[in-house]
Amino acid sequence: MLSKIQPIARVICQNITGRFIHNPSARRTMKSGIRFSKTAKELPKVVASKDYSEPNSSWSQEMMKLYEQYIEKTKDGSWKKLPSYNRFLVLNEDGHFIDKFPPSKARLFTRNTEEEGSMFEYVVFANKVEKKAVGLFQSGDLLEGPSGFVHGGAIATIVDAVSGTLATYVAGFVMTASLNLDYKNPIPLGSTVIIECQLEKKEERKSYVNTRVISHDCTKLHTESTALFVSVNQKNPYQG
Ligand SMILES: CCCCCCCCCCCCCC(=O)SCCNC(=O)CCNC(=O)[C@H](O)C(C)(C)COP(=O)(O)OP(=O)(O)OC[C@H]1O[C@@H](n2cnc3c(N)ncnc32)[C@H](O)[C@@H]1OP(=O)(O)O
Repeated sequence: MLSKIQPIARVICQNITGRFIHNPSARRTMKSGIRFSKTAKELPKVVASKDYSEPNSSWSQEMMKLYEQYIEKTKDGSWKKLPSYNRFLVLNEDGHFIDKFPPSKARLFTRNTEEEGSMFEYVVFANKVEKKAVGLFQSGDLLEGPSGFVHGGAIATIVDAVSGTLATYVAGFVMTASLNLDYKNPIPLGSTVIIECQLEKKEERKSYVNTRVISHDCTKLHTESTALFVSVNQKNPYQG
């Protein structure tokens, strides 16, 4: 399957730290993917192969219904379902590392468990022309804050992940520079919500994204957010 990946470099998941970005020698080598391929190591298959945003048996009827609606929208090419892996590493066409991160236990925060349904179940669809993304999110029991409701930090995490995915999709690799949230109504634990993100404007390296989290039936506004993402020197994982 990996041999079919186009184009040559494929980013399967990402977790670039501030340490890496601010390390001058790392920053220099980051510009040349070719050099890294000489010391490539094989990535464990468990990391390379699984798209965590595919439906699983924990998904509720509401989640499945919304998923199918958005899959329908992908059929004319206007919307795209974006894959979601549990690390953020650059691979070449043979499935080998082309950056300096070795295999490790590190996992993307939102994809750090194999137990389906216990934490963040989500899938992101994006529309490049309209500069929009929609995340469908079902919260698991391990995300509880106030009894019976989702923890505010977990809401911030999923808003950051979905709005950051949109920024990455339109602007290439980004870091979150600021994230502001207004919690309007609590999210019942286990419920499915829709995370609607819109790129408000892009000024050179800065991408501003506005987000609304609404209930699956669109009757309740749960959270509003504004975020600023700053582009840093990396490839766009969605464009190779
Ligand atoms: C298949 C692949 C799947 C991929 C999935 C992808 C999922 C992704 C999901 C990811 C989700 C999770 C993601 C995460 O969790 S990212 C982790 C959390 N974020 C961080 O740790 C970021 C830490 N900060 C930094 O690294 C740097 O400060 C950055 C990189 C942000 C900018 O430092 P840099 O030295 O590079 O640039 P600069 O300082 O010249 O600034 C540049 C411009 O920006 C403006 N500015 C900066 N900060 C702010 C601010 N706070 N408010 C307003 N403005 C601000 C600044 O004035 C300037 O504007 P201008 O003077 O040019 O006009």
